[in-house]
Parts: sequence; C-alpha cells; structure tokens
Amino acid sequence: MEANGPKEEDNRRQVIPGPTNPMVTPLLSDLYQFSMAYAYWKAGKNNERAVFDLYFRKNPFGGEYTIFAGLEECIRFIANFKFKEEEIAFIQASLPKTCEDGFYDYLRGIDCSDVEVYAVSEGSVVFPKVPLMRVEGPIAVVQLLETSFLNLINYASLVTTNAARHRSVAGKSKILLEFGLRRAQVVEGPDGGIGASKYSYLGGFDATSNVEAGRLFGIPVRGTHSHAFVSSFMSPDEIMEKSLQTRDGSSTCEDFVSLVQTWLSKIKRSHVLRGIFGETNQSELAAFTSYALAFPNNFLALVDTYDIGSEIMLLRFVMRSGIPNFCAVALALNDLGYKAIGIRLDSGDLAYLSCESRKFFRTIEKEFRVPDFGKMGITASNDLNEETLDALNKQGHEVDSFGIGTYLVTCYAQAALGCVFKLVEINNQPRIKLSEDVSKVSIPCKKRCYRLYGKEGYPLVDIMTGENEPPPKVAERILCRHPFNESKRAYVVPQRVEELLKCFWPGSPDKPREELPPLKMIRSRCSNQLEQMRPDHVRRLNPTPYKVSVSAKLYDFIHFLWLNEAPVGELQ
Ligand SMILES: Nc1ncnc2c1ncn2[C@@H]1O[C@H](COP(=O)(O)OP(=O)(O)OP(=O)(O)O)[C@@H](O)[C@H]1O
Ligand SMILES: O=P(O)(O)OC[C@H]1O[C@H](OP(=O)(O)OP(=O)(O)O)[C@H](O)[C@@H]1O
Ligand SMILES: O=C(O)c1cccnc1
Ligand SMILES: [Mg+2]
Repeated sequence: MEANGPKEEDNRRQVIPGPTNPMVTPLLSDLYQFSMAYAYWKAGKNNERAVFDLYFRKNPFGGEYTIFAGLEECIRFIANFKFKEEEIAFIQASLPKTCEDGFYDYLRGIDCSDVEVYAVSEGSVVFPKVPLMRVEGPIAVVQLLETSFLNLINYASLVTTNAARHRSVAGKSKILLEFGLRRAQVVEGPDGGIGASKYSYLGGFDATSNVEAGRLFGIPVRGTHSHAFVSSFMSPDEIMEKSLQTRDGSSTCEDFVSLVQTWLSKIKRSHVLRGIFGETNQSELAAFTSYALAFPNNFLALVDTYDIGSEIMLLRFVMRSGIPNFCAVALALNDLGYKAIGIRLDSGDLAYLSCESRKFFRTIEKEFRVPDFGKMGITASNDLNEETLDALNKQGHEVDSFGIGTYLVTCYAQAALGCVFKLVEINNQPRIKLSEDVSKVSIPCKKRCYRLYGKEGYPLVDIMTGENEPPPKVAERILCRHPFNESKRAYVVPQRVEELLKCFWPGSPDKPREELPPLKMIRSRCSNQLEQMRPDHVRRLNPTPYKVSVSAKLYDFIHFLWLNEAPVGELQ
C-alpha cells in the first residue's frame, strides 16, 4: 500500500493565491444555492455536517477514460472564500425581502475553514461514478461551493480529455499547437480561451498561440504566419530595406530581394523541377521575402494564400506558387547562413499537400546540395480534429506539427462532461438519491477509493469502500462488485494499491495538506498515467470499459438503503 497521507513537508502556512480569474467569487454560483443556504439557516440546519461527492456518470467523446482537471482552481477558490460587503448586498437584493437579516450576518462570518476536500490528484485518469472530489463541511457552506466547483471542473476536465485524445491519435512524435483562443466560448470559470490553453497543455499539447496563457501558466508560446500579412503585399517593389547581414555578421547582402529572385529562376530552370510550376505569385513572394528580412532566423511561411486549387488542376497553387516561393526565400537565407523553419498549410488536402511539399523539399536538397532541406518543418491547420488526424495517419502524411483550434477548445464532439455534486452523507447518516435510471442512482456514504493494479502493472479496477472499512491489501484477494448489477463481480489480488482521494484542503490551516504541483508536473502525471493504462481501455475504436466497483460491504449497504428508501408500490 502506498503512503498517500498528506506530505511531511510543512506547507501549512503557505498562502494559497486566489483563483486565476478574479470573476471566480462566492457569487459565481446559482441563485438556488443561496436560497437553500437561507432555508438551511432558517431551519437551524446550516451547520449539520454533510459529505458531497463530485463525480461524472459517463466518459466523454465515446471513450472510456477522462482526465481530471481544475482542482487547483477549486482549492484556490475555497482557500480565499469570503463574502465582500457588496456581494452580500447583492444577495440580499436578489433574495425575497422576507429573508431575515441574521442570515446576512451569518454569510459575513463564513469561510471554508471548516470544510475538508479530499480529491484525486489533478491530471489523473479517472472513471465514471468514482468521486473526483469529496467535500465535507457545514451543509450550507458546502452547498454554496457546488456550482463554482462544477464550473471549475467540468470544462477543465472535458478539454483536457479532448487534448489528451488528440495527443493520443497524433502520436508522441508530433508537435501539437493549440490555436483556439479566437474560437473559444467558455472556460476557467468564465474566461474564454485562457483555460482552454491551460488545460490543452495539461492534456498533452506542446504549446499555445495564446500569449496571456503563456504568461500566466508558463506554457510555451508558439506561432506561425498569417494570411493577412501575405495578402497585404502587392509587389516586391514595396520592399524598401533590402539588405541582410549574414548570420555570422561577417558581411552584408545588399539586395536580398534579387538574391531571392535569382534562386527562384534557378529552381524554375532545374531539370527535375521544371514544369511543376511556371510564374509564381509575386505579391506572395514579396511577403515571404519581407518576412524573412524581419525574421531571418525564424522564417516560417503560410503557403496557401494564393491557393485556388480545383479538381481539374493537377496540382494546386500551393505547389505552383507557395512552395517554390518559400524555397527561393529559404535558399537565399541559406546562402547567408540562415536555416528556414518551414511552412504552414491551412487548406486543401493536407495529406497530399504535405507529401508533395516534402518531395519538393527533398528534391531541392539533392538538386542544390543543401543538407537537411528535405527535413523542413511542415505545420498543418484548418478545422483539424481527432477524426481528421486519424484519417491523415491512415492516408500517410508528412506533417510534423498540427495547429488545432475550434474542435479542441469548443469540445465540438461533446458539449459538456456532466459532472454532478451529490449529497452522500449527513450527520453521519448515509444518503442515496434514487432514480428510475440506474446510472443516476448515487452511491451513498462517505467513501474511500482505491485503484488496484495487476501483475502486468496495469490498473485493473477502481474500488470504493465505506470510510471505516480496512483498505485493500497487496496480495490479498478482495471481492469487487459492480455497484448496481448483482451478477457482475470479480475477485482481485492486487499487486499494488493506490488510494485515490488525498487531502487537499484539511479545513484548518494548521493541518498538513497535499501540495498543489506546478502545471508541468500535472501534465506529466497525465501522460504517465495514460501510458500505464491497458491499451484497449484507451483505444479510439470500441474501447473496453474500465471496471469501477464497490466492496461487498458497501454493495450490501447500497441495496439495503435503496430498498429502505424506495416506496413499495400497490397494485389495484
Ligand atoms: N487528407 C485529408 N483527409 C481527411 N480530411 C482532410 C484531409 N485534408 C484536409 N482535411 C480536412 O478537410 C477539411 C477541408 O475543409 P474545407 O473544404 O473547408 O477546406 P478548404 O476548402 O481546403 O480550405 P479553406 O479553409 O481555404 O476553405 C478540413 O476539416 C481539413 O482538416
Ligand atoms: O481551424 P482551427 O482548428 O480553428 O485552427 C485555427 C484557425 O485559425 C486561423 O484561421 P482564421 O481565423 O484565419 O480563419 P479561416 O481559416 O477560417 O480563414 C488558422 O488559419 C486556423 O485555420
Ligand atoms: O500561429 C498561427 O499560425 C495561428 C495562431 C492562431 C490561429 N491560427 C493560426
Ligand atoms: Mg482556417
């Protein structure tokens, strides 16, 4: 059994900063939470000790796994939870006039010092029904946290899972760039693309185009080249400053524009490339040349602005204009000791165009003896998603790096994760929520949760037990039961037992708690845990569901409580 207790090192006095987004306040909640809090208070129930579980019911995107994210923001939120006078005034104005003033004094006095949060570590692979967070405290206070927690967890976990799935289909060797800021609707609570960038990185993307996310979270910031820049040029005559120093500073080329033109003619005349293209677009060439003068060490060009590809043309204009123009500039840079970075393709058949571009680059390498020219970077973008990445893989392509926006950050394939927050115990009395739909029946009791690992090192099953049951032990057989299906059960002899819920907020600042690790560490946890999963649980097509179970004792208790709570019908 791994030691999962709070860390030894003393973080008790460390101040936890507030939420990333200052809009995450105690008012970032639904009105009914305040109505309930008032009613608890009025009934004298507000300090009854309640336990709530935060969990989801179904994995997103047709998959069988989810990545848990958003925990740090929740802890930052409760660590700083305190109503301001103007917030209290707004609640007072929003609730009926009949609400007594004493309630507002009560709100003035509350914080989360009496709340305990146990949670799965952020970045972990998680499964339906198993609590991601167990929140215990005075019922009125915990109820006030429900909506904010769900807001901070739902999208974060969804987009992280989406990013992890894109990473999984793209493969480890590809660079994934998140380009979604302009298309994001939702996030980190209310703040659009910021959270999308943070959690895409957590899920396995390498970098973001979002500069503010880079500043806030230390995510690498990357970008390419835009259409507008290319379209803004009319002709090479616009380039006034034509000189460029060699990379080593030893001399200066006075007319880089002519050097580029010379290279373009050489490419055109080369016997291997002859006939592939005729006249290239001169305004595009001007844009590329000018861009190279601005960034001689970082020359990357968008090569499809003048692409008017159609089925009747054998080759699209990317190959007739963008690529030869790019190569002319890259070869001119090469003369001066600079190495171009590559191209971006943003339309057309990306598999085909990347392969044709690669062929062209290799031909240049051979023809003009420029080492490594054939390895030029190829970035692709344009409405990419899991399916298109998968299709590209099947067709074969030469893309090194994918820029993905809309489908990633809007989670186009699945609108929400559907995390819920359910009462499972009050005043030490377990509670169950019944539903005709078995998948919606809540699992009662304050619970402990474990992941049991098998001989081959893979996780076999997650098991929930009552709080006071002895934990599963390594090499000791334990019966794992499906929570609701009597016939589904299995004995497991774990080789390793990991306790999933750890104390991230012990209530009192004097008690030790788990560290909030840096984003990079959470990101590594995500990729390590995914690598540890049995491959059939994480594959795209018909993945095998991972088993989530309860102990025999908890099973019996659930069903006892169920029968007790469900009214007996009467037939007439
Ligand atoms: N080889 C391929 N296999 C499958 N899908 C592809 C392939 N190449 C590109 N795609 C996808 O096909 C879609 C093409 O979209 P669309 O027809 O709107 O683009 P386009 O006309 O080429 O470009 P533009 O953005 O300039 O309109 C995109 O979603 C793109 O990701
Ligand atoms: O396609 P996504 O996955 O959302 O990736 C981001 C897109 O944003 C840019 O397009 P832009 O805003 O210039 O518009 P356009 O491509 O629709 O012309 C870029 O060229 C990508 O195509
Ligand atoms: O850097 C880019 O190429 C980029 C960034 C955001 C959106 N589209 C493209
Ligand atoms: Mg586009």
